[in-house]
Amino acid sequence: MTDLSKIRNFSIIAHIDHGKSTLADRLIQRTGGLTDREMTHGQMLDNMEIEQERGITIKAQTVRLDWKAADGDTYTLNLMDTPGHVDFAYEVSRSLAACEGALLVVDAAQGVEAQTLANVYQSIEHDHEIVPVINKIDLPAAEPERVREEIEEIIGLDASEAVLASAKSGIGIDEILQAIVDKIPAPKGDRDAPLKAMLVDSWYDPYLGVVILVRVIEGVLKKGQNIRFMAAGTQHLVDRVGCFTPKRIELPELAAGEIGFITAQIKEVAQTAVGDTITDVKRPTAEALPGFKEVQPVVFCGLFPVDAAEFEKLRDSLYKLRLNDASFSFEMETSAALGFGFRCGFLGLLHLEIIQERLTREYDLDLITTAPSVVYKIHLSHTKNEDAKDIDLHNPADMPDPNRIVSIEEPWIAATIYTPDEYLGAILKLCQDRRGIQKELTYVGHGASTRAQLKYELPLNEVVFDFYDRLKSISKGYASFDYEQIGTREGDLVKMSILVNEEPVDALSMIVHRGTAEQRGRGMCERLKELIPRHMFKVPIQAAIGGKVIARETIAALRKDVTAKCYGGDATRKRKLLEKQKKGKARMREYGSVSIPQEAFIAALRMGDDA
Ligand SMILES: Nc1nc2c(ncn2[C@@H]2O[C@H](COP(=O)(O)OP(=O)(O)OP(=O)(O)O)[C@@H](O)[C@H]2O)c(=O)[nH]1
Repeated sequence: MTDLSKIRNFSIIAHIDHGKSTLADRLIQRTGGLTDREMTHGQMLDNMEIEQERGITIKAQTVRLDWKAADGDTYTLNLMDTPGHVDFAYEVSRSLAACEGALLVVDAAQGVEAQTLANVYQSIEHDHEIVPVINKIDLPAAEPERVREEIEEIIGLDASEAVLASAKSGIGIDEILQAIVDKIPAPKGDRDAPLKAMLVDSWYDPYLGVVILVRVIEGVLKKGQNIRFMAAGTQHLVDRVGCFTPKRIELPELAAGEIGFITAQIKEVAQTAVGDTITDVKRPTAEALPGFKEVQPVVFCGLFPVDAAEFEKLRDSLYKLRLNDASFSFEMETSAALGFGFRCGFLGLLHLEIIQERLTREYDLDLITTAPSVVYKIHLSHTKNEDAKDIDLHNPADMPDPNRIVSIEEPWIAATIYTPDEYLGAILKLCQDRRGIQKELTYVGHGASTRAQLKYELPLNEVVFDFYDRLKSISKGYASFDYEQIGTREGDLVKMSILVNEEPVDALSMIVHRGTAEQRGRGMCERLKELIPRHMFKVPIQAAIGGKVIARETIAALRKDVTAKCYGGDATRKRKLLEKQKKGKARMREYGSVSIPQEAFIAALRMGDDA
């Protein structure tokens, strides 16, 4: 039986690139979870190939480490990794809820960043004991003392005992392990109580089926046990119980206070909701764990194959991806211009990009992505045949008759931005242009390390396009950004259509605020003018609201023979050009008589420097 006082459950919180993965690898290496030879293959917790080669599961970024502490006793340290992006905030919150403490890793040269803060506050909300680690002290630009002050001043944590470390050179690793044992409390929990366990994460493994990561709060989980998922209302038979070191190891049981995995012959991750409470069928717990939430996609877009013949392949690929990612959704959609495709929902833009990239790379699909859209709540008045009602609009193409719209609500977010002072002006302008409402502007730190902390409320619609990219580019990468949703608000919103050669291109239609419609429309038309190749005839490009054109550009007519400019010279060059032209064609969509290159769809949505 495991002695609870010898267990420590912790996660690592850090801003992107501050060294979380490198440190995790070091901790695994130091505690002997893997041999040096296995370690030499680079970052353990991130490497897909290693996963396949050695049967080490990467998604299980939770590893059990054995560490002989200063008191001579061996402690079991469960390191729970957390996803590092705002899109996956709920998963992060469940991972944190499964631990008693956290290592806060801060880059000794970069200092505290927005994402560090967001995660720390969550960690504090979970009553975590936080152990600050100042990493990368080997860097010439490292300023550990400044960062120590920042941690105290900005976060309000006592950093006097912060461990100075270099995950890269292996400095401070033993100190970190000892601090985990000394500072982070042991878990509590009654192993004789009815089973109560939290479903922390799940993923699909081709050999094992769905693997579920659990934190047992009370009671015991064993092989052969009949369990119930309380929110899902389903029952399963446990057929494996174990942990990762990071190699998969089977165990006789997981008891109160422990973290590990189970399998129960489950075929799809969609059946396993993160945050659900697992209990025993025969002797159930009286109350489910608090905080369960069903994750809902917030950003929607259409995905269409460039080649209509690839529709089936796209469908199969989406099914395969969904096997392992229940948070993204898709349903069939038909578009007059794009044919058959799917309307897909995502947790955020990064999530969208990950799925899109996997479809392109792993499944070799050529796709057209339509303008991403958030979900609008539309209040409709009654008609002769129908009562007044509210609808959720996921697709600008389904916008109801404007005469029936009483009001439209859009989702808003609260954003926190950290930036060096010199970029502040440009960032304020960006937020202002995106209809932001400034809530707070404070300065933290002093001297050369002074940074502005900005709090803004922004419509999600204005952020989903390229806000993050723009922020990074105007601040040369120094500004950091984090957000949470804060509900919906009424807005003066209209549908803007884009017409190419007088024909509406529904993939490019979007919901915009009336105040910014003209600027957006102009930007779109200008960009499309550059992106759409010339044709044998003049092609007008228009942005319109209802019947009213608000912006217009015209692509002049051109002879299409691209070899004309070779002056009949070099034959190889001529052939190459022709081939290039042919290839280009394969990636175009025909709109009536106009061809639009695939890139135009995404590129046109980027608002560029003028925005
Ligand atoms: N010089 C130095 N570089 C480090 C140290 N720790 C990590 N790095 C480097 O910093 C970069 C980011 O490290 P990661 O461990 O991937 O950071 P992460 O926080 O896991 O980043 P994400 O996975 O993107 O969230 C890598 O290039 C590392 O090699 C350190 O102690 N010293």
